[in-house]
Amino acid sequence: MTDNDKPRRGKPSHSSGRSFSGKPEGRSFDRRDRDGRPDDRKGPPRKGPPKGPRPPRREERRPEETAEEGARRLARAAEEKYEFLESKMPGLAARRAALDILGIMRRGRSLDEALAQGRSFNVLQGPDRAFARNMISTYWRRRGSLDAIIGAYLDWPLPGKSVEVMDILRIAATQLVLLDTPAHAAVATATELANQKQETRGYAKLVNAICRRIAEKGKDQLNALPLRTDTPGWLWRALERAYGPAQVTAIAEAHRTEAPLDISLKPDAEATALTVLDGSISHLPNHVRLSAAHDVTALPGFEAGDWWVQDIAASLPVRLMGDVTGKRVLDLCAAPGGKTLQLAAAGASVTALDISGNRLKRLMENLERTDLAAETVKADMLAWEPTEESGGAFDAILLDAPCTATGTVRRNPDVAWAKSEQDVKDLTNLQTFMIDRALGFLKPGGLLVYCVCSLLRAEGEDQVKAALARHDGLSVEPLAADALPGLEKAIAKDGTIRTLPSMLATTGGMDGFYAAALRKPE
Ligand SMILES: C[S@@+](CC[C@H](N)C(=O)[O-])C[C@H]1O[C@@H](n2cnc3c(N)ncnc32)[C@H](O)[C@@H]1O
Repeated sequence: MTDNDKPRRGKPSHSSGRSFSGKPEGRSFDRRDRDGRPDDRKGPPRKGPPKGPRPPRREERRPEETAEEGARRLARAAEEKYEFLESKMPGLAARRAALDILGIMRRGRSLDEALAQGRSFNVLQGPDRAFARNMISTYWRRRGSLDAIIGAYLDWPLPGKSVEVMDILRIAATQLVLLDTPAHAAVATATELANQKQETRGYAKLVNAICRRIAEKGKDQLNALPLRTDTPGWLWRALERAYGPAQVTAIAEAHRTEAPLDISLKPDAEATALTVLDGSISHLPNHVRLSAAHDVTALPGFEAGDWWVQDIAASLPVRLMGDVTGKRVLDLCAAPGGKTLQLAAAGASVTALDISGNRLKRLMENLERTDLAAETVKADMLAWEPTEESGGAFDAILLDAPCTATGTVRRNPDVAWAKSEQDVKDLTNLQTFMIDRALGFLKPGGLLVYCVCSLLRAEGEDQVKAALARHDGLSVEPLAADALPGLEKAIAKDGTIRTLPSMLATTGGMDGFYAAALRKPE
């Protein structure tokens, strides 16, 4: 690209006249990751120590109203804003919602959390809602490429206070390059969004010019970028070390596609209606795979609680536990409860423990819908102890430890960008403590299944190797090589499970998981 290809930006109307190619204002925005890509996910770096919890926004401060009244008022305001935006330009509200989600995520929230919190998103219905969601998840899936495409048109960093300009460009580039949105609609809505706020108004012309360039050349730029652009450098290197160049390529390709809808069936339930739906596939007993396009709550058997949504890979750790009928099983780090449901449906007497009250609430709702039973405990497993009155040590334990979740990138495309090598270190330390503690809750001769939805060996294979070295007599209880027909590749030589997103590629892949069954000595 020559300099002449790059649109020139006029001075913003609110500028004090200072040159924008000068450093100070731009620096806070120009944080780059190890691969030189703009890394502004968490916004400008803080100066000094964190200032504590964010004070309520002005519109939220109404001491005289109850929380419910406040929520109703804010929902009404979001609806009015929707009407206003749509009257200005059809389709503007969906783009505004996508922009708001990126803003919430910049404050450190995950995509799922931001979608749950975003008022302007939650006011959207039907196709508008699906479109906003698609813009956001497609952006995160192809973040590296889209930021590189935009970066080619910016000679100098945008100032930190105009951080939303970059997000407007991201939403527009996603539509122009990947979603086949008509160029005039993507360009006009981006320009209008920039015009709506004082902080971004001065950049409206720049936004318009860059969007028109991306409409013209963005697809060629995209095709010229290597596959690895959409994987953070630290993760690519770790995967290449673990699985080799061919496999890391296959994983990155799998990460570009949306995951199918995997369902776990209650063994005794009338779930046949699902298995005869068009395009349904079953890879294992009690498993059905459908396309992601289905509305989950409208599928047969949802109301009756005959099944629950669970990636096929996430269903494997419980399959490692063998026959649990009548056994006392402790499900550690249990919420929102996919594995609790599997254990309860298989006839175990389950205690499900989690530190998060909100997530446990979802677990209880899942138990209620499926009419399954488990004792629930809200506690930090690093401080909790089973009491003699409640039955003492357990026959079997499942530990689904907190991890980088790098195995779930197809479903949560933001996780790869939200995590760092420091997170890996912190999480592996925590997992080590958790394994040792879990072994203390287990009867002699009992089984501990340790699992993580991570692609990183540090959180899986290495973690178990270290546990075997720390605990005399602890051994791997190997899964038979033919225990998972059709998924033989997922069973490692030592009888542990390692799945990769590139497995089952012809029907939509699977999450990356590691699981090992460890037998405690008598
Ligand atoms: C990978 S998720 C569990 C998923 C769950 N097993 C399932 O199948 O639906 C990890 C869980 O660990 C919980 N957690 C994190 N630290 C914990 C702790 N110290 N004690 C108990 N639970 C913890 C989190 O709240 C989170 O729900």
